[in-house]
Amino acid sequence: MLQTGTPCLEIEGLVKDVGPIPSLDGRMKRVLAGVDLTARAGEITVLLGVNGAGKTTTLECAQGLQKRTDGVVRLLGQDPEKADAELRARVGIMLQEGGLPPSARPLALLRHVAGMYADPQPVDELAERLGIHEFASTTIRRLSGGQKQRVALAATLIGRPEVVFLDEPSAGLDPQSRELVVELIDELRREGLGIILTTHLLDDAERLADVVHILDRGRVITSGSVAEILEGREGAGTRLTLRTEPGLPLADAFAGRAGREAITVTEPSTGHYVIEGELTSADLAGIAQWLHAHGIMPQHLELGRANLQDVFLAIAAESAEESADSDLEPGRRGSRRSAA
Ligand SMILES: Nc1ncnc2c1ncn2[C@@H]1O[C@H](COP(=O)(O)OP(=O)(O)OP(=O)(O)O)[C@@H](O)[C@H]1O
Repeated sequence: MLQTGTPCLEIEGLVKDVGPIPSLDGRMKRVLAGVDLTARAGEITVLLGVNGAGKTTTLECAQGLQKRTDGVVRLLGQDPEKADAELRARVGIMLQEGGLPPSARPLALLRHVAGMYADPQPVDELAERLGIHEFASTTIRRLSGGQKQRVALAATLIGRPEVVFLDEPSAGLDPQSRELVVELIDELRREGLGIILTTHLLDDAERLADVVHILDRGRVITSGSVAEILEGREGAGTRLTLRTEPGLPLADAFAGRAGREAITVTEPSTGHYVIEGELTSADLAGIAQWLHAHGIMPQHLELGRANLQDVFLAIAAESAEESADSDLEPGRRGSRRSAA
């Protein structure tokens, strides 16, 4: 097992072209345009990005399942495209679709997989842990998506890998199974495994991630711990959200008050207001007085801090806007921030 903090995956300038693509007049499509990232043992590295951002392609190039067009990838210090049996045995891969044989039965399949390793985990213990015993002898084709997901995760872990790749491990799981999977992943980190995962579930990402990389159109545009990413966001700080009648000039509550110029008031959807900045109790009193003076009682009022979901949605909206711009005017792209 690697020492905690040692790089287990290093990616530099990873480029992947696919094609030729008929809709591009037979040209190649660049799906990764220079991805850089490092994942370390004893840490959970999370890749986030909207659909099509390049997360799965990055993972598959890192695993040696897809050949890269350019760049350097070192998995446990070796080029994954030249992986030998010894390297493969140290890596666990859970693919998005699971890749499980439909006619196999979960427990028999796990015993078969365990037989391929010199020192596998005890099958029954792992199956118990993931609640697989409940459907141990049902054929895989008859399992629900969440049940297949748990079998796939068990198969990934059975050989005691040092690095695991998990592509959306909690997708499609009910809340209880999702909790099980989150706890298991957390435990794997404590055991010192290097874990690289993708997810669309941002609260899981926020709970688990040591380092987050946000991908957008084949590039890493933001990296860092969740705290660093939140700090790097313009306007991050306290936020007050309220729901009430639409079109109110709520910014008037701060007008003329010295030092409150940095506070922003937006109405992202009808009647839903977001007030952001380093809000003080005087600001809260100001808003309450303004609402009172106008005879308005909000239906909902909440004080909190921006979270990963807010940052992600803002980045996704920015990206969609830039894509629309670049469709109209090729070559026009805004600069992006990085918290790392
Ligand atoms: N062989 C291929 N031919 C054409 N396009 C491809 C090919 N492989 C990947 N792509 C495109 O590359 C982009 C990145 O795909 P990828 O699956 O890596 O994204 P992702 O971030 O994992 O998305 P999701 O969240 O939907 O799983 C997508 O636009 C996808 O359609």
